[in-house]
Amino acid sequence: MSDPILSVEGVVKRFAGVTAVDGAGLSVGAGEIVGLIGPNGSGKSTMVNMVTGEMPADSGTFRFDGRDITALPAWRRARLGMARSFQMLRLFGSLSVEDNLLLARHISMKRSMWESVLGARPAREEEEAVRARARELLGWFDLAPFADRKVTALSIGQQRMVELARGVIADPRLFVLDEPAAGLSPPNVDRLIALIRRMRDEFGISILLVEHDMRVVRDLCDRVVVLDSGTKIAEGPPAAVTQDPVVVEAYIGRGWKRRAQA
Ligand SMILES: Nc1ncnc2c1ncn2[C@@H]1O[C@H](COP(=O)(O)OP(=O)(O)OP(=O)(O)O)[C@@H](O)[C@H]1O
Repeated sequence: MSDPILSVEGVVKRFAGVTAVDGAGLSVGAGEIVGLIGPNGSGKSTMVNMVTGEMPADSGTFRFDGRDITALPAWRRARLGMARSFQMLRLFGSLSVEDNLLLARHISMKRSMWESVLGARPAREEEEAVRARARELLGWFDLAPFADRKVTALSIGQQRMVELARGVIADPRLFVLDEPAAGLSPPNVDRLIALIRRMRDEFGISILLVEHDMRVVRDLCDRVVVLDSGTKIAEGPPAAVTQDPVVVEAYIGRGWKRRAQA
């Protein structure tokens, strides 16, 4: 088997009085979709924030594509090919949908934000190629009719698609998705599942997915890692893991049944 694209070992993160992540690790193979699940407060967000470099770990090792990235800040991990989406969307609301994509691409290509927004200095051919790619992706994500609309004029479901398109335009090797199904209607969850699978199949993007919606986890993930109190308590195919008594026990009283049936 080839080396994993992401490999995380022995990670510890303490906040005052709380050990949020307590020696957990995980890996994502090339082309794999891995789910990170666990009850509320089990350390999932803290873990992904350390994977993307937004938060430093107290200890542990992070390797990306065979390279030790433990000491690298978020922007350098992004340039190596790591993208992420946020549960609370972080789009530029006053910009158009297309400009959000152009900006994301320019940032990933090392241009300054102001050059990108004001259109100063970028080489014309490069600018046109980026614009063509943005239009292509807007079509791919069914966003073409909204290209010139301000992001804030879109529904939450459409804004989530913009967030995904914005990640994909940077050509990531790994896309970390933080609760992409949050707030979506069931038909939009179906579309999301299909699109994430296509992102992997057509663009070869490996995916680490934090998700509470068990339907998304079951339908999409090749493998699931379960955290509880900052430790890994189970790992394996979604069908087996969600039946594991240790996992069920961890969730009892914390909404497991409601989520498992969703
Ligand atoms: N910045 C912080 N300061 C102090 N404690 C924190 C901080 N961030 C997280 N924690 C604590 O760390 C633990 C893990 O939190 P985390 O948000 O990573 O869990 P989670 O699994 O993502 O939860 P949820 O499913 O509710 O999003 C919790 O006890 C939380 O209160």
